[in-house]
Amino acid sequence: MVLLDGKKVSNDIKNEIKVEVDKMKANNEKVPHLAAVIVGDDGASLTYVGSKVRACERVGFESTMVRLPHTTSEIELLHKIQELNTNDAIDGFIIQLPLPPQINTQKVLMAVDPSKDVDGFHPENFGRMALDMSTFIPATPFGILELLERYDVDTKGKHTVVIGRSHIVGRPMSILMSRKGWPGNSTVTLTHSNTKNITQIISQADIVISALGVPNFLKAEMVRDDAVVIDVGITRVDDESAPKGYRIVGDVDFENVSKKASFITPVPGGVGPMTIAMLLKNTLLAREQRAGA
Ligand SMILES: Nc1nc(=O)c2c([nH]1)NC[C@@H]1CN(c3ccc(C(=O)N[C@@H](CCC(=O)O)C(=O)O)cc3)C=[N+]21
Repeated sequence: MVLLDGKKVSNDIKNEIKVEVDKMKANNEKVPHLAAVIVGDDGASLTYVGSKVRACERVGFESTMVRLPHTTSEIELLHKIQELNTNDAIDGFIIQLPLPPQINTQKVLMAVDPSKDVDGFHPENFGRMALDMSTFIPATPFGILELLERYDVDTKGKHTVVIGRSHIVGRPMSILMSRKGWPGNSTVTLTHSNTKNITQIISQADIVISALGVPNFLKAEMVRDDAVVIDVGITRVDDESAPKGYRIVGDVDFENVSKKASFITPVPGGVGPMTIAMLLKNTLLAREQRAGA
């Protein structure tokens, strides 16, 4: 079994990005500037945005955190987005999800200028991805592709089973794994809450990508020998003995599944850190494109 060490690879990527930023600084060029908008004060969301801001500092990016109260109206958020769209100092920005119920997420994501949409959530960018055009690939699927590539995982002709059809992970992942090229060229089955015989389908997978958010969903009996197992689940469970009072658990019963898998991502330290590294990569790309334009 080979551990797909997202913590290590994400550090490698951050170091590579820092080299590029140092070159920009040496040439007196503007460095990438990422903004993150967070509405409300959900603990997990604040933690993630905090990690993104710290990662920016680590590689030498500028960053701005925009905090809005949970009572923010859709119009107010749309105005903030217009401001970020037109602010020339900002190269890319993200709207941290989920948003409070009074705000229509799809409407908000469509208001983001596609050239600053480093999350890759705008329909134009999603469409470009599906058509193999250059674009911002959503950070979590992008991070998974990067892990498969850096560990030289063979995906060609393999049966990839994706569990979960979310717009930010499952759906784009299913498209990316079926694209021409590598990592890709896979035969993909996208499973979800209406899938019949899901355990039977998972048992036929060479590559399993679980983005469900149900702790310990994927058991050793469900996966074939030597399967590649990617765990995108991140659920917080209370644990008084843990320093922060909670633990992060994935969808995969790691202890037992790791005995059968050929490659497997841990949680924490797998896909999560990769998500942050690829957001930085997209932001660097956004800066380079704006500098070239
Ligand atoms: N617009 C938007 N873009 C996102 O990319 C986005 C989002 N909204 N909403 C929420 C999800 C979730 N997400 C994570 C990022 C990093 C870790 C991460 O670094 N996880 C650590 C553990 C961190 C901890 O201790 O909580 C790990 O797995 O090792 C996890 C999850 C980005 N998301």
